[in-house]
Amino acid sequence: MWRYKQIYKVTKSTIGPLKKDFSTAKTLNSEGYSFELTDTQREIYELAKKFAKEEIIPVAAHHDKTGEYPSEIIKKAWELGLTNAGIPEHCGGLGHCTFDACLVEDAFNWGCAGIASTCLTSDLGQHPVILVGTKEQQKKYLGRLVEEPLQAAYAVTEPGAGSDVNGVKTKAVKKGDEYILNGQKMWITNGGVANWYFVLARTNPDPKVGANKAFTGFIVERDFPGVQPGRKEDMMGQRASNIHGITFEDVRIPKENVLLGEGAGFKIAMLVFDKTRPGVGAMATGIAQRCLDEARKYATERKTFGVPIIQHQAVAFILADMAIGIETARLAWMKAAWDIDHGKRNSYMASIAKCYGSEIANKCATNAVQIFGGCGFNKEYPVEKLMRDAKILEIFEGTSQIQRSIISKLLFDSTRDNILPDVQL
Ligand SMILES: CCCCCCCC(=O)SCCNC(=O)CCNC(=O)[C@H](O)C(C)(C)COP(=O)(O)OP(=O)(O)OC[C@H]1O[C@@H](n2cnc3c(N)ncnc32)[C@H](O)[C@@H]1OP(=O)(O)O
Repeated sequence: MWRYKQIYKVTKSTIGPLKKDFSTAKTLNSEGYSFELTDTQREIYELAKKFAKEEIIPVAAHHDKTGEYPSEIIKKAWELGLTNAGIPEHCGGLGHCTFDACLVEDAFNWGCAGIASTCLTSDLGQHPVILVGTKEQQKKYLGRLVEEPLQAAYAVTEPGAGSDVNGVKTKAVKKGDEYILNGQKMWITNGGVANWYFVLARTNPDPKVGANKAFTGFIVERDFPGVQPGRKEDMMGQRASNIHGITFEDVRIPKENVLLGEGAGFKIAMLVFDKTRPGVGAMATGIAQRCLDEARKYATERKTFGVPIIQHQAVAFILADMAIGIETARLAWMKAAWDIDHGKRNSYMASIAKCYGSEIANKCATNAVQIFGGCGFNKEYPVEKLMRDAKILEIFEGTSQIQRSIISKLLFDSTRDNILPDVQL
């Protein structure tokens, strides 16, 4: 914990050594699996967990109740180098691998999924630029997120296109050196506060043209005239998360803001999920772990029939099932992240980690409420919030049904064999 003490005095001057230490640490193990975190990974995880304990948990109930944007927490997390994990070093970032970014997701979501989502979902908007942006685009748009605690957002979903990305109706028409963007996006995390957005728009109006060529990915600045975020949505859970719709009306985008090239948008949007779905598995694991920690503590204190309820096998077995789910969900996100960090195509494993983790989080939350009994249904206790926060994991970044559809497609389509793991244990 020495490093935490050293850097916790949040000053700009302490960020230098922190960046240097984290970025030079090569955490990839080319010799195969290791179930041991490196010293640097342990430090990242411990720092994030301590931050969750000391900074996030004390204000989580307030932000859940009010839906207030946690700007102070975001600023502190940014100053400590706990946000913007994947921004490359040439833009001033830490250049963390997916695995290390997931460690922070796991720890922050243990604290509060709503605040975690606000602090960390900028990564989803950044990834198209990290993966395929030119050096100039990266410097300009990722660089500013390192300079200031600004946010990016991933704007793909629309009122009529959630699971079916191919149904996106927002369109961009080329006019000289610009594209004119019109349309509407919905349920955009950080939609109301982002400095810039990754926007997927149809650039080929011919309905016969496949997803693979019909869409283009753009970087759209919040300040471009015609960009209008709507009201903040009033959600069931993750209420500190900043969810807005956005309208684009005759927005002029310079052609320099096209990512990769016209027609490449759909693939970019999909590639991003290979990087970020392990992170949803990690979020889920963090929430599930918190459910177990709260339920175990309560079961040790609460007595019925003269003994703590943990001594009733009916309760102890529920806790054991929670532990089984959490350990396996954590291994799943670790495998999915390890794969992509080692240059392996991980769509199959990313979907498994996302789908399995989010269902475990929901099971653990329901079980935690059950163990708390009547208190579990009461807002003065922490577990009803965990149940509300967990639900969206089965919906965003591709529903559980979409994940099963991806996994089964990969299992049955022999032309996609290269996506399946090369070693069948
Ligand atoms: C992170 C915490 C906060 C999160 C905030 C929440 C933000 C969000 O929720 S973001 C929005 C979430 N939305 C989704 O996840 C969308 C879910 N839908 C999908 O993933 C896709 O639409 C999906 C898989 C159903 C596509 O199905 P379909 O339209 O049948 O396309 P499909 O035929 O599989 O693929 C089309 C092409 O893309 C390619 N492709 C598909 N997946 C990938 C991939 N992972 N990598 C590269 N290429 C890919 C295919 O190979 C195919 O190319 P080709 O024609 O050359 O063979």
